Amino acid sequence: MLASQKDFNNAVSQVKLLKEDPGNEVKLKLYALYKQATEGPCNVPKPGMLGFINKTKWDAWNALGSLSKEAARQNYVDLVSRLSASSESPSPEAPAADRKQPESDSLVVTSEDGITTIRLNRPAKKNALTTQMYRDIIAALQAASKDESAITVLTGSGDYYCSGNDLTNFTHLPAGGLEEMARSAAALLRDFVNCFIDFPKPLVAVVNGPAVGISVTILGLFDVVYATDRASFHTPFSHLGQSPEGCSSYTFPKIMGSSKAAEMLLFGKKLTAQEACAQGLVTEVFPDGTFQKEVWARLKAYSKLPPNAMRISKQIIRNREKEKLHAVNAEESSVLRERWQSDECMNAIASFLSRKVKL
Ligand SMILES: CCCCC/C=C/C(=O)SCCNC(=O)CCNC(=O)[C@H](O)C(C)(C)COP(=O)(O)OP(=O)(O)OC[C@H]1O[C@@H](n2cnc3c(N)ncnc32)[C@H](O)[C@@H]1OP(=O)(O)O
Repeated sequence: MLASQKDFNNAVSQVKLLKEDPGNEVKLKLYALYKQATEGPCNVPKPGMLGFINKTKWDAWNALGSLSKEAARQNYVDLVSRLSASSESPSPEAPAADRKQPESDSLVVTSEDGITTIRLNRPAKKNALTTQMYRDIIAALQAASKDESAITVLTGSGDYYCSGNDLTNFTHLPAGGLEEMARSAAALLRDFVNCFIDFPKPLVAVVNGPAVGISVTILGLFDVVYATDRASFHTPFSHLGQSPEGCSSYTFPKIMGSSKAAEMLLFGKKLTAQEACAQGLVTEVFPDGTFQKEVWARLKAYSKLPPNAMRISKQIIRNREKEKLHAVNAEESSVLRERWQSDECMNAIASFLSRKVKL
């Protein structure tokens, strides 16, 4: 479900309470989304050259094209929520030693040689993502976006990269029951994926083994994906009674074409590392024996490149897609919220938990 009018009104009030000025670019974006959400697509005449400020505002509004009022309202609410969170986070440029450590040791964050590494560290459970790990990854990405490192890496400990969402997350029912669980999981999913969409520095996945579910879908939001030849890429959403997330319903068809994407996202076809590379999801595959050595040597060299140039180049490559990606993320999260309450999904999870099925 997209943000309600009430969520939107709250966000409009929240903007006035921001502790830090978000800067002109963001204010312009807020203005454009507000106009789109309240009046719909821009159909007023373009101001003349002399009204420079009005023309800039008109351009920003007009750039939203035919984005629906509902999607604009959602994007506005998401943007305000990110601004509120970052204005409450610790001071920028916090050196690595002062970085707030994750709540649990299932995530290890280190910073060295210009590279911040976020390592999934739950090898006995194939690095399945607990609710706390999603929160810790969000915090780690927010910190990495402001630290002094040039590049950020996500990788895993042990033989797996990540087995996706921890299916036991679904067994911790809150007081509000299944509906409340689905609502809060959808909100967490949206915040989690938004952090990848907005991440401002080069983001690299070092895929050290098989990858499942959300750890595969978000790869479309990374800048570079290096994989060992032992890796595989599996999105068994239909098997689980679920639907795609991580913006993969948009990025996968773009990356590999709609029929290859459908084989993965509808039928759960598992790709080898070589296949994923041939289809553009993976940048390069390395022999497992030399994977770590070769990849880290390369990343260390890249991390010495001028960081501002890399950030700006990433902005040019990614920025025009951001509004679209936020809208896709909102829609996918809302569809999943319904799916998680379906019998198909409940049966599939019960089946995994009772060990009847292995994907
Ligand atoms: C809030 C945001 C939601 C975002 C929505 C995300 C969706 C997804 O990510 S969908 C994908 C979910 N993942 C799966 O369906 C994978 C389930 N796991 C498996 O099929 C298998 O465990 C395997 C293929 C990943 C590995 O098989 P195998 O090598 O035989 O190893 P084990 O099954 O013995 O696993 C060891 C240990 O780890 C536990 N485990 C592995 N993955 C998960 C998981 N995703 N969730 C919970 N637990 C997992 C497994 O149960 C074993 O535990 P023990 O039996 O206690 O040793």
